Amino acid sequence: MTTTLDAANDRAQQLREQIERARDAYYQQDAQVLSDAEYDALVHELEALEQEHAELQTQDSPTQTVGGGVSALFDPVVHAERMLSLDNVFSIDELREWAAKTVASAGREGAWLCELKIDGLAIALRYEHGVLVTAATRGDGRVGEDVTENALRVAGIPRELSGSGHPAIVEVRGEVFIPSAAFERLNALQERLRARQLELSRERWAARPEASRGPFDEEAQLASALRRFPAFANPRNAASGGLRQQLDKKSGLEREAGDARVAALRLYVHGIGAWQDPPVASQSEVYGLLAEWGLPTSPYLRVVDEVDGVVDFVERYGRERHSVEHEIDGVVVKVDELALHDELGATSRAPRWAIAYKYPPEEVRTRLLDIVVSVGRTGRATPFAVMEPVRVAGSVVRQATLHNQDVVVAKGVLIGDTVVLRKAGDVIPEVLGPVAELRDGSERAFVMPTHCPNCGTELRPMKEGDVDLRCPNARSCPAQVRGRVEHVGSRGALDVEALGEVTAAALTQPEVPETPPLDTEAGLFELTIEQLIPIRVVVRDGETGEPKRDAKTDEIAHRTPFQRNPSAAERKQGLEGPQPSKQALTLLAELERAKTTDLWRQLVSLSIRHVGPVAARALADWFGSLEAIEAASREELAEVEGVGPIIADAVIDWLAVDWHREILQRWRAAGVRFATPDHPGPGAAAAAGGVLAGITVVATGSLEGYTREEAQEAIIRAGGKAASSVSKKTDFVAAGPGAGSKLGKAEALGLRILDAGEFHVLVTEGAGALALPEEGGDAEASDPEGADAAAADAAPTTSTTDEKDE
Ligand SMILES: NC(=O)c1ccc[n+]([C@@H]2O[C@H](COP(=O)([O-])OP(=O)(O)OC[C@H]3O[C@@H](n4cnc5c(N)ncnc54)[C@H](O)[C@@H]3O)[C@@H](O)[C@H]2O)c1
Ligand SMILES: [Zn+2]
Repeated sequence: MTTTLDAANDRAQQLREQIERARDAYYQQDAQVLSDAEYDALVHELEALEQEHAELQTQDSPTQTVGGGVSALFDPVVHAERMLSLDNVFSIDELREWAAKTVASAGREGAWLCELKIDGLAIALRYEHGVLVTAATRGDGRVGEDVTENALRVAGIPRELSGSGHPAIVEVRGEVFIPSAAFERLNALQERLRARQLELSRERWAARPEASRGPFDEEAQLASALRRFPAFANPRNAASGGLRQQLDKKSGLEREAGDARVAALRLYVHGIGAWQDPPVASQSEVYGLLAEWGLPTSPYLRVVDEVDGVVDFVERYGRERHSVEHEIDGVVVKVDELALHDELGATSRAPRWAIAYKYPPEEVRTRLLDIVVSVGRTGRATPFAVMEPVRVAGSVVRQATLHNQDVVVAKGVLIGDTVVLRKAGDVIPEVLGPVAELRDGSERAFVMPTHCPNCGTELRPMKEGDVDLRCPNARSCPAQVRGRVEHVGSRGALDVEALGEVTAAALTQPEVPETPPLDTEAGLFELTIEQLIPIRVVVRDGETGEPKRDAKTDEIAHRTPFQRNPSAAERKQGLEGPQPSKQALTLLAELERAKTTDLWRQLVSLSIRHVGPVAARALADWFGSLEAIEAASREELAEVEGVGPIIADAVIDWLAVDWHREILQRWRAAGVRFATPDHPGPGAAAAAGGVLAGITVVATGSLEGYTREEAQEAIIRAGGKAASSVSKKTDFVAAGPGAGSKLGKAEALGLRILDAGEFHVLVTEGAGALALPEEGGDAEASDPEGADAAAADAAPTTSTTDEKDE
């Protein structure tokens, strides 16, 4: 028993020290040596230990105190009433438990006040007879730091309250924060200031006599600029540092930065301290009164009677977290009735009448192992961060793009840094910035390579002044060729399933044979089984791209994706040597099919700038063949709806390049059709008016055989108008499963409703080809399942697909 207690005591001691260190950095230096989640976990562990071993409880434990102290840089301010922290819950269950416990202690039910938990820092504003006398930080809860001077410059902190009849003393509490948009601007300003500082030091260096100066040390100067104008990791730290700075001691660029930081601060009030007999009975009414006095209250408040309402609020802002103008880290739930605040009281660190529900973190920390440059299909050289894998917002993240060298500099990250990584919901992961306080001097700066890492060609901007660098060796750069070959197979292009990233790499960068089967995409349709079978590739790690090693021999692992050994039965029949794998046969079969696929797909597969599926469809529909496109002038191309001058130029430019012409010539020779059969010639279909000329159709729900876009395109291609809402002007409504209010409206207006099969008839043959509506069709329409079954009968899916494949 004693040993466990000893062990627990040691651990508690360790935790307290870690927590105090983190608190000191957080509240005094506006820095974070731990992430919030790491910090919360330590506090929770300590709480659990103290609960298990009552002997370990001490009054000065961080579980019993309010974090924060008073820096010697500021005068102390004694709060008339203590400023407390909040207790936390991390799940809906814990939240309900807290609410039940609170109702039980209160002895009666009452309304709950829901608020957003603003991620900023607490401030106490003391007004005497309506005039601000001090503004103070929370400090340790009893004594805070005097920040009146800066507070008076914060928009929304009135020097004098409006209205009349103010109490002799009132303490107003609130959160000072920096809105997300202002935070972005602030970081952009820091970046500009860094650049100006660098410029200044260069000027100073240049002014020195040449004999006495060494070379300009760009790296050291950049590091110094980064120290003076760091990229802020998050709005909370930026806000805290902004309020707690000594502006009058700053000058020059630093003063400019400091002023901007104060100007970015905002306030929302969220409570009261000392106030004798407030003339209202609830916290929500308090806000009403404070608002009348000219103090800013949050617009995101809700009073609910039931815990279910609280849960709704929590869930809603869990989803809409990023539609709020400021960062939030949770929801604060308060008992609305003021009388109950007194009755329920507080612990040494938090009131019992309020709780903070904390959302799961969207920001985590990890180590930046390297910054690697990758060259894509279009030659763009993009630096990206390679990180120690870390779980954030529901997925494991290892890599994040850094866009270009300017972004790397702007983020101020060094290789080896601990970095803050953010992934908000479905959003792409982003490196926010370094945790500079954790540097140990071993970090190094990223230098953008001057030459393509894949082919050694000198990188350069496409146009003068472009930030992005590109590898100009479009024809032969292995990374670009591989990217283009992969693009040919992609869904929006030829949709060759057997031609993905790995196969594209095998065809363009195999280990064996030495000369790859493809040195550009020109040879794609000339591939033969004999060429494929011997291909051998190095097996690479899907994430790092590093070659994998055989577990037993430690040799680099290889694969021959296009061959297999003959089976015993085959061998008996005299077959010897490697046989083509299924992958090889599928690839060739799919390529064969692609030769006569839709013209627009073939156009997309050529990797012409700006020519994606939309532009390609417009071109294919209008011209009907690649030949006609080649014959068209710039003006003729630009005239086509959905094309325009930029795309026209891109097409003309692409066609002028000799190795592009070689692609066309070899693909054609191999049998690629590049034409829509029976197309009546450029512009003819549109000019003649399609089968749906003058007819308006609304497509809703999922129509078998069509995606939403395909259905709209089918209407437009047939010369009709694809409308998005149902009105009296609508001629037909095509409705499938999932059709919502539009179907109801169509029925109400008595419009002709079509199922998927009828829709197909409509867009291919016109309204005249539709069977007359059935008598008693009402019954069918009100029975959607029956209607679906009928639709399936009327339009066997095969007939639709057959036609599409042709
Ligand atoms: N990363 C670190 O190293 C580190 C160190 C210390 C603290 N922290 C962070 O700070 C937290 C603890 O700090 P704390 O004691 O200030 O508690 P807290 O931030 O969890 O909650 C209390 C504070 O919430 C603020 N608040 C925001 N909106 C509010 C609203 N609508 N109503 C009432 N209050 C509102 C108030 O300023 C109040 O003081 C930790 O959970 C952690 O997230 C992190
Ligand atoms: Zn290259």
